[in-house]
Order: sequence, then C-alpha cells, then structure tokens
Amino acid sequence: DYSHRRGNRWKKNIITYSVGRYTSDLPVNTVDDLFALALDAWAKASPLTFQRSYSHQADIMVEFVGNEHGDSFPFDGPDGTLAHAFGPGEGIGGDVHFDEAEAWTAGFKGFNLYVVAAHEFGHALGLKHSQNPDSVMYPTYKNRKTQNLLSSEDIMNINTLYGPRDKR
Ligand SMILES: CC(C)C[C@H](CS(C)(=N)=N)C(=O)N[C@H]1Cc2cn(c3ccccc23)CCCCCCNC1=O
Ligand SMILES: [Ca+2]
Ligand SMILES: [Zn+2]
Ligand SMILES: [Zn+2]
Repeated sequence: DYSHRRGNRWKKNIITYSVGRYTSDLPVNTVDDLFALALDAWAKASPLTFQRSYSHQADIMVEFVGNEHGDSFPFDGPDGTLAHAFGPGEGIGGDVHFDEAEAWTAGFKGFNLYVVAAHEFGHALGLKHSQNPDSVMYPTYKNRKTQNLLSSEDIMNINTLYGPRDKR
C-alpha cells in the first residue's frame, strides 16, 4: 500500500472538533456556521466526517488567541500571520489557532473567516501548501469565491491522504 507515500494523517474517518475562545468580530453562531461549512468542504471531497464535541478531548481544538498564547508560535498583531494549525496527532496535533487581532468577517472586508478556516483545516488534516494560487492551500490570503472553494488540486491532495469520498 502507499501509506509510506502519504504524509502524516488521521488514522480514522470520524474526526471530532471543539471551539474554545471566540472572536468579538462575529456572532457565535456565525463563527460556528463558518467552521462547519469549512469542514464540510473537506468532508464532501473525502471519506471524512466531522463531529462537534464539547470536551477538551476533541481531535481538533479551534480557538481565537492573540500574541503569546502557550505554544511556540506567538501571533503578531493585525495582518502578517492570520492563523496557524498543527498537523494530525495527539494533544496539540490538529489544533487550529486564529489571530484574534485580525478583523474577521463573513464577507469581503477584512479577512474572510470561512476562507482562512478552510486553509487551516487543510493543515489540520495533514495538507501542505500549494504553489497554485487557485488552491485554498496557497500560502498567502486571497479573497476567494466561497462557492466550490476547493480546487481540483486540493481535492486530489486530500484524496491522496484519505482516499476518495465513499459513494454515499
Ligand atoms: C493563507 C492564510 C490563510 C494563512 C497563512 C498562515 S499559515 C501558517 N496557516 N500558512 C497566512 O497567514 N499567510 C500570510 C502570509 C503573509 C503575507 N504577508 C505577510 C507579512 C508578514 C507575515 C506573514 C505574511 C504580506 C502582507 C499581507 C498580510 C495579511 C495576509 N497574510 C498572509 O497571507
Ligand atoms: Ca496577525
Ligand atoms: Zn498557536
Ligand atoms: Zn498555510
């Protein structure tokens, strides 16, 4: 099998996530909806399903934090780095941190949380950057059309890691 060719990945198809601290830029239920939509984009392209958990044992812990926040990657205030995520694994593995200093939006002003979340969840699933500007895994932020956000390359890469979507 090609497991040696796959990078680091979750060894299960049901992945839990929980949300910690929120941003004051958007209502809580808007943030919840945008995270669910970003995860659903990856679920539609893979055999993965995502379940919201309310315990700290979730695989993917998502939260808005600022500057120094307890890992070795302090944020940098407005602009610059917008967010970061840890690849699949125990503990901090899979966790996603958004820089609370950014102006997070659900639209075209500031930084669109859905677009950034899709990128970060890609990292949390084991994806690296793409040099193709059409890919959601491109290293710098672009305002992207939110319809069909994942490029064919993104879909191919998630399928390399987790196989094709089951015919449901
Ligand atoms: C792709 C994102 C969703 C996630 C990545 C971070 S990560 C770890 N998840 N790959 C990100 O934040 N990239 C920076 C990269 C970047 C662009 N510049 C920078 C200036 C300083 C520092 C970083 C940057 C130039 C100025 C623009 C600054 C605002 C936009 N920032 C970015 O696009
Ligand atoms: Ca920042
Ligand atoms: Zn962090
Ligand atoms: Zn990235």
